[in-house]
Order: sequence, then C-alpha cells, then structure tokens
Amino acid sequence: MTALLSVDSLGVHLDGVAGAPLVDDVSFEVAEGERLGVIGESGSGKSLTALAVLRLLAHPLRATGSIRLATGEGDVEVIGARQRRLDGVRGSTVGAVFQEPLASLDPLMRIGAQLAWPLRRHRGLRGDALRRAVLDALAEVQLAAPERIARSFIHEVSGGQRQRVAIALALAAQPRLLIADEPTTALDVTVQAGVLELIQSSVAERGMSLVFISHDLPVVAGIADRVVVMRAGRVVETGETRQLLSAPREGYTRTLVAASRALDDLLPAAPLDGGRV
Ligand SMILES: Nc1ncnc2c1ncn2[C@@H]1O[C@H](COP(=O)(O)OP(=O)(O)OP(=O)(O)O)[C@@H](O)[C@H]1O
Repeated sequence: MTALLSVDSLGVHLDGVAGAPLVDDVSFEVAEGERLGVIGESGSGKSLTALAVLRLLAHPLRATGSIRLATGEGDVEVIGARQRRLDGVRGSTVGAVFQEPLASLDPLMRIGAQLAWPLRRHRGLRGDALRRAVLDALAEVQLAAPERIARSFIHEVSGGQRQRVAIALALAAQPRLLIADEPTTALDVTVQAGVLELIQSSVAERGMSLVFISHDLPVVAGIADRVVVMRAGRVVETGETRQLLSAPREGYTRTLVAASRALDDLLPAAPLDGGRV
C-alpha cells in the first residue's frame, strides 16, 4: 500500500536551549486506510510529533527531518512548505482532533458558522446547500437537534458535544488522514466510549487513515492496526498491534503492557454497586 504520511528522521528542537532534541530521529509511515496508534508515557513526544505533522509548532520549537503527505495533487514536504500550499493541505488532506476541543473551536463564533467555513472553502458550498451540509455534518457526529447546536456557542454545549463538534470540524473538508491526539482524555468517562466509537466509525466509513495518540494501551489496542511506542522523544518499537502487545520485544513496551494488565486485573475487584473508587 502507498504511504499517505511518511515521517523520516523527525527532530523537534527547542531553539536557544542546549541538550537533546525533544523529539529525536522519529520515523514511521501511515498507509492509505491504515490506523496507526502512538503510545508512550507523558512527555514522550507524542503531541510534538503530531503538531509537527500539522506544522503547528511555534517558535522556539523547530522541526527538522522530513514529513511527506500524499495529497490528490502530489506529495507535500510539510517542513519548509509554503504557507499557501499548507493551507490547502490542512483540512483536505489532514484533519485533527485534540484532547481539549476548545483548542480547535472559536468561543466567539456560533458552531454552525465555524462548520460552514471549511465546507465553503474546501467543498465550494453556498446558500441552502451549505446550510444543509452544516446540519448534516452535525447529524453525522450523532448530535441530536443539529439546528439548536448550529445556533449555539461552544460554551453552551457539554464537553462530549464539544468534542463531537470538533470531530465534525476536522472531518468537514473530507480529509484523507485524521490525527486524534488523546481525544477522550479530557472527557467524562461516561461519554468517552461514544466519542471513541464515533471516531472509529467515521474513519471506517470514509476509508480514512488514522493516527491515534494515547497513553491508554487498551484503547489503542482496540483501534489501531499498528503501533508506534515512544519514550523520551524516540521510537522504542513499532509493530503490528496484536504482535507487539502479545510479544513485545523491548523492555519498555513490556512494562507498558504489564502495567495495563495489572490495572485490568484490578477491575473485577472494584465495587460495581455504586461504591466510589
Ligand atoms: N512549548 C514547549 N516548550 C518546551 N518544551 C516543551 C514544549 N512542548 C512540549 N515540551 C516538552 O517536550 C516533551 C514532549 O512533550 P509532548 O507534549 O510531545 O509529550 P506527550 O508524549 O504528548 O505527553 P502527554 O501524554 O502528557 O501529552 C516534554 O518533555 C515536554 O515538556
């Protein structure tokens, strides 16, 4: 399969600060339709890697190496690309959902107007067709009462609804790759499963590729075909999910798997009758 995203020897440096790069010699590929999980402890460089792919790193952070995205109109080298070229790529080739939905949503703009923007720009919709597409996009992420949501500001809807709006926004320009960076970590546990299911079904129905970043191993195991394990800014191990989790080669991956199993073993002992944990 051809690679939609190729990251080669990516480094993320903190300009003006001596020492090892924050992300060091990271390489991986994501094929068309593939779902790649990125796991690793807090501070291992997962988010910086995602931000580099989206070219959202700001000074003093600086990326080196190569990040190639295959678009409908040839490959784009993200590091060093002209801003105009990138504007075309963001949204239509790659969309992103972050831990905190407010990161991609404007608090001062009604939700419908925010969604209309990429639909107008990337799909050329206007007037009634645009209004219908906004409501369809909200219905597609299973938000009940799309008309009301479209008229609302983001602070007028719940955390789970906000993340669904952020997903609708990321999908609006029909990207070929979705980057989801800890998309359920900040959500109430009761709505996490629904948002995960939504990401999985949206990716499957659209035949999109997915980069799913999480420190939660069972969640990644359920969603990813292949996994990249990161630690201290470097890739420790990469492999097919089942293979990597059942027979990890590296000590660090074995520790992650063992910690996750130990937590799992505790679960049946937890009170299920309304007791507090
Ligand atoms: N703007 C910044 N300036 C300086 N250091 C930074 C900056 N952003 C991140 N870092 C550092 O880079 C390292 C990698 O951070 P990153 O956010 O990529 O980790 P992560 O694996 O995504 O962690 P988490 O799971 O907690 O989100 C960390 O040591 C972090 O402190």
